Amino acid sequence: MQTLTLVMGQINPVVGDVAGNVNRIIESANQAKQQHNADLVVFPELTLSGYPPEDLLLRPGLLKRVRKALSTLASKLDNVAVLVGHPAGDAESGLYNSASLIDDGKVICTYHKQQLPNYGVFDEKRYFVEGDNATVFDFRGINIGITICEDIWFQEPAARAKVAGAELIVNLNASPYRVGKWPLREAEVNKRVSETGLPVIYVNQYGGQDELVFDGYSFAINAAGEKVAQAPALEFGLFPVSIKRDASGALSLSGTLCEPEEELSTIYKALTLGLKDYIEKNHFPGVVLGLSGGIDSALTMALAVDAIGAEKVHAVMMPSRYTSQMSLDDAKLMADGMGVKYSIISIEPTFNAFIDSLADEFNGLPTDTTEENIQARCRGILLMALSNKTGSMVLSTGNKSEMAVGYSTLYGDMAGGYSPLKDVYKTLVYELSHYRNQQSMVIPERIITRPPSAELAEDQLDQDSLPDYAVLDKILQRYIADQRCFEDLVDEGYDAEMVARVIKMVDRNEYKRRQAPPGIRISSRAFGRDRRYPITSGYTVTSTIE
Ligand SMILES: Nc1ncnc2c1ncn2[C@@H]1O[C@H](COP(=O)(O)OP(=O)(O)OC[C@H]2O[C@@H]([n+]3cccc(C(=O)O)c3)[C@H](O)[C@@H]2O)[C@@H](O)[C@H]1O
Ligand SMILES: Nc1ncnc2c1ncn2[C@@H]1O[C@H](COP(=O)(O)OP(=O)(O)OP(=O)(O)O)[C@@H](O)[C@H]1O
Ligand SMILES: NC(=O)CC[C@H](N)C(=O)O
Repeated sequence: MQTLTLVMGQINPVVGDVAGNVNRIIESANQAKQQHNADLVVFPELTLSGYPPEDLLLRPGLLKRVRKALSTLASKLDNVAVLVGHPAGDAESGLYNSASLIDDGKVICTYHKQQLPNYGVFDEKRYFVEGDNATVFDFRGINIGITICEDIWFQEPAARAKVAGAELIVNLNASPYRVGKWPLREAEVNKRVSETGLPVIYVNQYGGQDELVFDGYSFAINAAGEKVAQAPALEFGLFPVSIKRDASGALSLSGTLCEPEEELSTIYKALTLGLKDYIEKNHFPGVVLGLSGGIDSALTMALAVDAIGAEKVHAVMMPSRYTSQMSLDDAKLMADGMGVKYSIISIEPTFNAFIDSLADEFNGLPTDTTEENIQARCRGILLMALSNKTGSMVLSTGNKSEMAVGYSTLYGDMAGGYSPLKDVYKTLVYELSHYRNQQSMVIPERIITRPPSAELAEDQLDQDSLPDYAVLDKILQRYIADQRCFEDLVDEGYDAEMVARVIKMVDRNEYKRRQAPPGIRISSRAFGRDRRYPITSGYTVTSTIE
């Protein structure tokens, strides 16, 4: 009776850092050998280049480094076999999204991905050509078929591997997280298991890469469709799956099943990891943000402290004549409570200097949002100055509801390098704040209960300019994620005038989003790679064809 230990290498590759990824693979493979007596360690899709490498793939230099890396791995890994993902070939002869088995000091075989995703955040057809063959290798007497990520979402690649003699399918993934993704993945894998009668081992990377966050959550399903191994989400780990051939010749798989976490906890963890990796992979010493006593900056600060530690976070309260005592008190309470460096810089002198400079030009004109925006821009300038001087990156605090309708100031509160809440609707901002306080009380209760206000004018409330967030977010979800049109939303019972107004605001503010910092994608359609609308567009909510 044969037994094989396959280890799911849930690692966090860095895009473009081929040498670093080689070290990550070697370290993890040796650790898997020591801790689990691994025979084979399976790593994620495009392990060597990281995912998605985007136009780095157009650089011959990257491909040269990857070829060198494969021979380095072969020469350095002498007691454990690995299956690693990498780009193969070149632009002239065809570039493939591939995976190679390295065993006994050499590359034994290479598989080319057959299904290339080209929708949503993926654009693999820009770089790769499709493979058209199964690759099945005999590993210590067990025939293993290779598939890569999108392959498992289609019938053909697994079916071909079965025809080529596979008894087990391994699937190397770079599958980004979004709310509701887990059941979809499992359902697809289960379809392949029932179509082929073969067990599937699904290995995913974890970690943040610009606007994507990968959740890992690797798993294994046996030939009967039962989940036998489940790795935790959003963290590193080497997870063994033991594969035995029984007396009848069938394979049985066993491993450890971790309990799934609550959705809010997973979202919070995904945001923290995405933020941490953006900061650390871009080598920032810390972050600086405007802390206003409002809920968006409060949640952003909590995420930043949880991501990189209080000592690397600097909160700046920048009061104006419209800032309430409540805001001043709550911001300080929160900053002190979380132990972050806290500064107070009044924007009154800067604001007055701008108003004085513009006095002649503005003579006789009424006060309007111009003055509101100048306040937001004073804050942006001060934060960017602190960033320039200290090297810390500015966190932008806008949420998805605001980004959708353009309720933010260009070069003002939109200033910054990264925007953790960019894909988080305001209603979810509240839920996440409650969730975080349940773990330990960090956001003063009043910040959560007070009505949202930009405090850019006397007695100003967000709800004076915008529909109630509970309604707004539902309309936005239907219009943005679900692509429903004006008529659909009216049929669903929303007030026609309100829907038209919201849609107009969303459409009109594409230009702002195009200039916004990147942020972590947690939904099925985030602003960014997922949603590419023209700025200049004659397509309006009311236009009809006669
Ligand atoms: N298609 C287009 N392509 C390129 N640029 C375009 C454009 N359309 C307008 N513009 C330009 O954009 C400018 C308008 O944008 P901008 O200057 O940002 O200002 P605007 O959108 O007019 O006003 C900002 C709004 O956000 C609110 N706000 C500000 C700050 C914080 C918060 C909060 O609660 O978090 C809310 C504020 O109360 C106000 O209602 C125009 O002056 C025009 O030059
Ligand atoms: N007084 C202030 N001091 C420091 N930063 C501020 C101040 N007012 C606004 N900002 C910055 O500008 C951002 C946008 O302001 P805004 O007041 O709309 O958001 P918020 O206070 O975080 O949340 P809310 O929308 O619930 O009021 C804030 O998140 C904060 O980063
Ligand atoms: N890298 C890929 O092929 C990812 C595509 C896949 N459908 C996923 O997100 O899980």
